[in-house]
Amino acid sequence: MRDYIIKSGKKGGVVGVSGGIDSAVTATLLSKAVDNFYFLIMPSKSTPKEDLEDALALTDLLNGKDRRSVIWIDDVVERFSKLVDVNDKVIVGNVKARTRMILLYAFAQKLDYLVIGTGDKSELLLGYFTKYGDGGVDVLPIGDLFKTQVRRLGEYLNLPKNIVRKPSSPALWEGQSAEEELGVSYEAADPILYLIEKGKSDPEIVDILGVEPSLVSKIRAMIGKSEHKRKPPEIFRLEQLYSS
Ligand SMILES: Nc1ncnc2c1ncn2[C@@H]1O[C@H](COP(=O)(O)OP(=O)(O)OC[C@H]2O[C@@H]([n+]3cccc(C(=O)O)c3)[C@H](O)[C@@H]2O)[C@@H](O)[C@H]1O
Ligand SMILES: Nc1ncnc2c1ncn2[C@@H]1O[C@H](COP(=O)(O)OP(=O)(O)OP(=O)(O)O)[C@@H](O)[C@H]1O
Ligand SMILES: [Mg+2]
Repeated sequence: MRDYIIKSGKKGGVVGVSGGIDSAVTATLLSKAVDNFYFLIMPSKSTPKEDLEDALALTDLLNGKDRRSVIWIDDVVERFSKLVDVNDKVIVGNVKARTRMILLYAFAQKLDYLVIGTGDKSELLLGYFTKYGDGGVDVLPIGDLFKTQVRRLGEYLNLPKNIVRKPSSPALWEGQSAEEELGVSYEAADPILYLIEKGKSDPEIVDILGVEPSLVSKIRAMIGKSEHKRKPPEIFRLEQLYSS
């Protein structure tokens, strides 16, 4: 992170801190890597009270009292929802994630910092993030670590037990649980993702892990369906248009 920030010509990094494990690990590593860091805590109505308390306690621990802002996002999100005339929880949830992204970029530019992303390998491969929301960042320092590894790294870094043990949730709506929405636990998904990345076939994975074939095909389908989220937008090449 330090090398990347120096090479980018920027002065530091800003990260959104939710009270969850991914941002806790990322914020901790950032605070160890560079002197110039800033934390944004951006609760909404759907943010559990403990998450806000845990985010405040963590940023205290990281000497972030004078380098953090707490910004409630509900008025902005409600304005967008009214303009679009929606109250679908997924659509409004994605507006929340994108509102946070806009705030992070505005702070980053004001401070001459980069936006440090918190996505982990499991979420990135499964497409479990909002395109241009929490997916809209400058770098992904823990993007090559599976969720189960991030949790272990959190333990190693001695992060508060509340955070290390907390079940993952985007908290985009009340009661949201990542594993319920995904329909699979990270403990079960991570070894499958690992073997898919290693190029193993479905029958090989079923054989190695002793899991249901339907679970492996479901996970492979999730990776395929979310490919567009991991790539820059496709440019339609003129030569292709003329030749077709
Ligand atoms: N083939 C394709 N090529 C190019 N673009 C394509 C596309 N298919 C869809 N799209 C675009 O992608 C959009 C759908 O993607 P997106 O807007 O992300 O929306 P979507 O994937 O429907 O929702 C985001 C999911 O991520 C979860 N999430 C969000 C935020 C944080 C976390 C977390 O873990 O903290 C999790 C959230 O709970 C929800 O399940 C479509 O509306 C369309 O604009
Ligand atoms: N209330 C919030 N305040 C600040 N940033 C937030 C908030 N909610 C989400 N974010 C940002 O969006 C990212 C994506 O949320 P996500 O829930 O995937 O991560 P997490 O809460 O750190 O860990 P977990 O996936 O285990 O819940 C967060 O890591 C954080 O950077
Ligand atoms: Mg979370």
